[in-house]
Amino acid sequence: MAMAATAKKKSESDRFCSSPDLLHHHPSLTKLKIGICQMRVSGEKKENLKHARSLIQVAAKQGANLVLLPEMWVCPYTEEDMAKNAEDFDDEKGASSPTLEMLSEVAGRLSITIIGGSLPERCKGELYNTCPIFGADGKLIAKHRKEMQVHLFDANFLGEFCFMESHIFAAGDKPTIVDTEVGRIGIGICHDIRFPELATFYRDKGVCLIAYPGAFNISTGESLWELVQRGRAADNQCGEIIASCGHEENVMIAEIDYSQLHILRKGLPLFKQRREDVYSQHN
Ligand SMILES: NC(=O)CCC(=O)C(=O)O
Repeated sequence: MAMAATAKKKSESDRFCSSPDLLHHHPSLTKLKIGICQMRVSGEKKENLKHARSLIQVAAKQGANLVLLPEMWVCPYTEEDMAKNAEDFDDEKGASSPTLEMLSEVAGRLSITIIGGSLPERCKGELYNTCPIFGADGKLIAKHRKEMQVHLFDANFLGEFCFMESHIFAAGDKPTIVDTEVGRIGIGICHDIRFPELATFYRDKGVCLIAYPGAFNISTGESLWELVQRGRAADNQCGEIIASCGHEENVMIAEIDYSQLHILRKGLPLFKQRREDVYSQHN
């Protein structure tokens, strides 16, 4: 069983380019359309599911091969709402989830890859902020539980603003890289974008895209959410803004051309110029 799984993994990765500095995607895929759904979230989960499904359909109709939803679109971002609306989709138990069923159905029917923003997940008594990823065949490929260990969003500006995610959620414990029809994708959620180490790790693994579904707080996030996005993009040599949603509900389609990234990274191979020997010597 283990050997069969390894063999499958190898032949799948053989379909992609093999140089660690190149992007991992099928050689015939250079351009793709991404649909970003920015949506208003109501207190009614049923309504949110219906609404998200219609936004995904709009994006697919406009030619999106990959559709992204926001962080915590299933219910409002409060401890009470998240606890009430959490879903258990533990593989071992084969538990069912209305949200995952909807995403799976729409991904398969429209043959699109979906990065399902995030929803509250209940697993073995713990609550997680989890992003499910679906392939164009409708299968759940992976789920990313927010943050690698230390990145839960804890902010306490005494008396003025306090939000402690670690009091609500358990932290995830691994990065998430998925090989999809539209290339290799690294996943982070919102606050994860502040940590360049995660993005660099993904870049080292040859991801073509890093997706960060987000729901930033105005208090801590507004002054920097664009800045950190540009920072992570510049670190990883994809600095140009090609589309922006603004503040309203919106379905935005943007075309990505991987061949531009190949040219840029070949011409200016920053990752080969890194001096790990210098950084580690002065620890
Ligand atoms: N949902 C979040 O991770 C919020 C993060 C945030 O607002 C920040 O400033 O970081």
